[in-house]
Amino acid sequence: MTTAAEQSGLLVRGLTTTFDTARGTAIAAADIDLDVAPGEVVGLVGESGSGKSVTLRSIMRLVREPGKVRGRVEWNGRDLIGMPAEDLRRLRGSEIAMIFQEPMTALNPVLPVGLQIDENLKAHTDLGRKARQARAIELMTIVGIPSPETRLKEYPHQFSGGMRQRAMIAIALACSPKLLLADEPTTALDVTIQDQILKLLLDLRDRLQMSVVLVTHDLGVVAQTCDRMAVMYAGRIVETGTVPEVFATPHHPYTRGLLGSVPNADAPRTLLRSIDGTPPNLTDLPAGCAFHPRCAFATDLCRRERPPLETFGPGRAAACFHHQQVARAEALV
Ligand SMILES: Nc1ncnc2c1ncn2[C@@H]1O[C@H](COP(=O)(O)OP(=O)(O)OP(=O)(O)O)[C@@H](O)[C@H]1O
Ligand code: NI
Repeated sequence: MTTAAEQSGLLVRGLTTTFDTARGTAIAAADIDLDVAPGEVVGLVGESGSGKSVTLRSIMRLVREPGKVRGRVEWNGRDLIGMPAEDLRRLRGSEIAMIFQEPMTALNPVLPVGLQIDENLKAHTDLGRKARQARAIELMTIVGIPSPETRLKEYPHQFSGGMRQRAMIAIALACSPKLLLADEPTTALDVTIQDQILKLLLDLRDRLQMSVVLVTHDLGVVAQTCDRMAVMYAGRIVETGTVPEVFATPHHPYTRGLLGSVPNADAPRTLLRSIDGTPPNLTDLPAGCAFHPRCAFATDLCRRERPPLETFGPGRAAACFHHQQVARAEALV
């Protein structure tokens, strides 16, 4: 039994999100287990459509109809799934913040950026007007927006893409969150800005003991930023482990494919490799292991039965019947 006192950080168990569509039920996130300790950064990777954003949105209870979410999500021992909507709203934007993939969807187009920061500060802190303004300027400075005094008065459309992303991050971080769910926070930004923002995240992680779930396509970002990683395929986590361990010895053929035959954690910007074949249709998954049609290691067993996520070391797990063989195998290409 875990008690609230023992369990600090984020705990996700059996999180499953389905969408009823005309073509059947799509299982976008299936039986997700995830732990993020205070001060820990966990990377979530996988190809487009593997369920990364749905997982983040499900944790925050931001999935809309026709989506259905089941499972357990606890933050510092508090149940986020069962909690009254009003309590959850209070947690969002105070203890918990989210950075979305597309900044425009998170920014209010009719309010100046400074006012949006101010509203968050007003809602979630006891700061007076002067102190809030000082804090807003400080946040704009931290995320690297020049002339913050002037820019606070401007609207989102007056910001360039990169500045908008920074503004969204300033708004998200306006309340010193303890948990940050970041969905590709630096995608589409140039490398210098990416590095600054990632540095800021790590800085806040250190200062606030903030827990972070970071969705990214960029292995360089994972290598530089994350402590642990979880690899998703067709809505499921298929491998987890510390970043050095997964990079050095991937145990799932899909992870192996993503990392490439010679994973190089030192390469500053290495995008996930695209692997042969296409991801399965979520309303009509292959029998057995969803990855088997694309897998060089597949056997009859894989075509028949779905491999469970098997723990094989501290914090290490893989959903593959042949993971020991995969880990030992020579490079395929
Ligand atoms: N509102 C919805 N209705 C039906 N299906 C949905 C809905 N939202 C998401 N899905 C399904 O969930 C799957 C996972 O989507 P998700 O956005 O989580 O992928 P992702 O891993 O974040 O991909 P990307 O890297 O492109 O952002 C999609 O393939 C889609 O089929
Ligand atoms: Ni996404």
